Amino acid sequence: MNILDKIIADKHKEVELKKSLIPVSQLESSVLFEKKCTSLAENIRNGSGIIAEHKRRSPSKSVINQGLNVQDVAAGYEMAGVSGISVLTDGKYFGGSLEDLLFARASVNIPILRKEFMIDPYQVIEAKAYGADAILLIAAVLSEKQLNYLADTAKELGMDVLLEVHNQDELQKSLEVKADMIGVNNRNLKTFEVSIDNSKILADKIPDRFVKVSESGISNTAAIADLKGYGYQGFLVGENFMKTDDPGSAAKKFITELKSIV
Ligand SMILES: O=C(O)c1ccccc1NCC(=O)[C@H](O)[C@H](O)COP(=O)(O)O
Repeated sequence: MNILDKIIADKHKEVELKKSLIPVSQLESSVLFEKKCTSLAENIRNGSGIIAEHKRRSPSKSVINQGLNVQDVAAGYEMAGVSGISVLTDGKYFGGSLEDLLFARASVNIPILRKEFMIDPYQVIEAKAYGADAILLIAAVLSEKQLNYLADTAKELGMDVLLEVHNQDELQKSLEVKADMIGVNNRNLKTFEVSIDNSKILADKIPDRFVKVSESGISNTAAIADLKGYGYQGFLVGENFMKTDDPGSAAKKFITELKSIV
């Protein structure tokens, strides 16, 4: 079993438990469930394009930064001028939680992506109830039917969908899904190998109706200038900001430098 298989096996157990404890009707009665979402895709098109991630730890890097307050991180990112914030809500492998999403929501007005291993529409409803504007779907772990069903659920709730692929087969089964953004993950989630070239290889196979997002392993502005040449407008950056004492300041410096070179 690779790490992705383990995460998904655990996720099935977690979601079944949650469904038995908190009914959908309770999620739907959340005040945030009524909140109108802000489009992450639109913000990417009209802004810096940076989606900055709140990421305490990960299977590939172990601990990145456990000592920060999610509200401070989110507020710092917003001040820095990012287009959106990605909040990891998986507890076991990333040290995140739905409370992180809630606290981030309370701190900022810009779009928030719930970064989670989505396998069930229950989690999409949960994302909306905790204030997310967008969800992530990972093609590597979902069938075409599941992708369609989960994306349709998100769209019905007014959320944007970032559909993540790592190779051409995953991209192929994603093309008819009602996603707003296609994200190419530069990290192979089974081996953890990272290569920005992955985004370059898949770039011209992604139709223009999708906002193109490059994800993972982005550690300098030159990489972004390069990826923009391949049509990418969105850039998901986690560790590069989170490994510092002040991720908001790191993002601000990064965006200022980016503006001076592109
Ligand atoms: O980051 C990991 O180790 C990882 C392992 C298994 C599944 C998913 C994983 N990461 C999720 C992500 O996609 C990244 O957190 C995100 O793209 C930011 O990446 P980075 O800038 O390299 O922190």
